[in-house]
Amino acid sequence: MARFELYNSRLSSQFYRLARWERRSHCRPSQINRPFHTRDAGMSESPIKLLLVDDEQDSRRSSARWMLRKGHDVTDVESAAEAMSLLEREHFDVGVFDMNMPGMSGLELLQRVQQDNIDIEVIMLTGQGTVETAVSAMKMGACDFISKPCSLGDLEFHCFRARERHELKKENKQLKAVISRTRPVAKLVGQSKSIREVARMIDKVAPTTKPVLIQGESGTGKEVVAQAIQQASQFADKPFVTVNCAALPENLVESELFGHQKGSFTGATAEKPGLFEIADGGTLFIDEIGELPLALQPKLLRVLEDGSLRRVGSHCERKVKVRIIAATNRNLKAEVDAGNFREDLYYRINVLSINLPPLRDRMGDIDGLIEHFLPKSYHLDSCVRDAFATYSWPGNIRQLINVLERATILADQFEISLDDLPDEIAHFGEIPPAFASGSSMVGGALSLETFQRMLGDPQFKLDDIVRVHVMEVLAREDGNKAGAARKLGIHRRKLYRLLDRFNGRPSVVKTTEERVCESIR
Ligand SMILES: Nc1ncnc2c1ncn2[C@@H]1O[C@H](COP(=O)(O)OP(=O)(O)OP(=O)(O)O)[C@@H](O)[C@H]1O
Repeated sequence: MARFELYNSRLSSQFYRLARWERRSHCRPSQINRPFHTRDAGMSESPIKLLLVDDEQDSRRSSARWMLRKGHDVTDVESAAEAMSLLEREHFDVGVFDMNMPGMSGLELLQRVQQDNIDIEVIMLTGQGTVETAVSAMKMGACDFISKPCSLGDLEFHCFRARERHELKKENKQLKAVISRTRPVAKLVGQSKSIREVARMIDKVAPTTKPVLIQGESGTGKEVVAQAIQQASQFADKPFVTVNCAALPENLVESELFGHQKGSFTGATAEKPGLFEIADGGTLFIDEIGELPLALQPKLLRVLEDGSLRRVGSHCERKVKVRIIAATNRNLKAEVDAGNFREDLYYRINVLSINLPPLRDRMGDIDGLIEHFLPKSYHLDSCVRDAFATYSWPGNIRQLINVLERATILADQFEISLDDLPDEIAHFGEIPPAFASGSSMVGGALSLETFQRMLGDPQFKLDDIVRVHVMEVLAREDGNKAGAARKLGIHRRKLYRLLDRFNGRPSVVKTTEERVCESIR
C-alpha cells in the first residue's frame, strides 16, 4: 500500500500537469486520438477495458463516446444490476460507478464487487456535496472518486491512474508468487563436451521468446537449465513461475494452470488466477509436461498460439504473454506415437529443444560436481572416487548430491570411505550372492530364465511374478517411480495403482524372492 501511495504521489503531479494540458488541448481535433499522457508519464499505452455505470444517460453516453474515441474498450450500462451480471461474465480493468442510482446504488455495487472478490479497480462518481460518502466508498475499497460534472480529460486521467494501480497490484501478486515459488538459481556445473553444448544452446535460445523443450532423465538438471535460460533472457527480472504437472492431482491441473471463477466447482470459494496469469509478462516453467492430461492439451495449445485462455467456469477470455519452458523425462515423441500426447502440441513446444545427457554419459563432470557440492573440509577416499566413477547414477546429479550429503553425516573425521556410501554404490558391479550361480538378472529385471522357472512352478501366482519384477525394477531405479515406470513400459499412474495393490495385501515378496533364489540354486 505504501508503495502505491508513494508511486501515486510522485506520478500525480505529472498527471495533473498533463491533465491540465489535456483540458486545454482536447478541443484540438488532431490531438484527440493520441493517448498522450500514457506515453509522457511512462504508463502502459494499451487501451483500458472500462465499465461505465450511470443512470444519467447523457453524461454516461458522452463519457463513453469520449473514451471510445481515445481508443479504449468501453461498455456502458445504466444500472448496477446490469453491471453485476456483466462483471460475472467479463473481465474489466476499471469500473466507474455512479454513487446515486435507483435500485442498487453505486456503493452497494462496490460492496458486491468486494464480496465476490472481482478483480477490478473502482472509481466512484459522486454528485456535489457527497464527498464524505465518497471517502467512505474509498474506505470500502474504491480506488478514487470523481465529482460530477467532471471534464472528460479528468475522466481519462483518473481511469489511467486506476489502471496503473490495477497493474501494480497484479505485479505485486506476481512478485509474491515468485518469491514463494522459486528456489535460488543454481549454477550449471560441468565442463564435459555435452554440458558445454548445453551451455551453448542456452545462450542461443535465451534471447528469443519461443517455447523451449528440455528433455532428460530425472535429476539431470532440467530445472537448472530452465532457470539459466530465464536468467539470460529479456524476462530475467520478470516472474519465473514453475509448475510440476506430475505433482498435481489430475482434477486440479486445469484450475492451477488457468485459474477458476468463484463457484465453478466444489471448493472454488473465491475466484483465483491461474499460473499463466501469475506468470504474465514473464516465464512459466512447466515441468513433466508429458503428464499433462490429454483433455487439457488443447487449452495449452491455445495459450501457446495466441496467448488466450479462459478460467475454469468462465466465458471471459483473457490474454497473457508468457514465455513457456517445458521439461520432460519421458520420450515425448514416443508418447505422441502412443496417443498420449497431442502431435500439434508436441511440434508447438518442440520448436527449440535441449537434451540433457544422463550423468553416466558425462562422467568427466563428476569431479567438478563433487568439488561443487562437497563441503571443503571433507576428503574422499580413492576407493570412493573409483566407486563413483564406475556407478551408473540412475538418479543422476540429484542422487550424487544426496549420496554426498549422507556421506558427510556418516563420515568420521571428515574422511569419507566406502563404508559411508549406500551398498548399491559401494558394491556396484559385484554379483549379488543370491544370483551368483546363474546370471538371473538382466538389465535390472528378472531374466527370461527366472521367469520360466517361476512360471513352471505352480506355487507362483502371476501377481507374484509381477510384484517381484516391479519391486526389483523399482529398487534398481533407487525408488524413482518415474524411472521405474519408464523401464517397465507402463504409465506412472499404473505403477502407483500396482504399488497400492501390493501394499493392500499381506506381503509375499520376501518369500517369493526366496523361492526364486532357491529355484535358481
Ligand atoms: N549441471 C548442474 N550443475 C549444478 N547442479 C546441478 C546440475 N544439474 C543438476 N543439478 C542439481 O541437481 C538437482 C536436481 O536438478 P533438477 O531439479 O534441475 O533436475 P530435473 O532434471 O529437473 O529433475 P526432475 O525431472 O526430477 O524434476 C538440483 O539440486 C540441481 O541444483
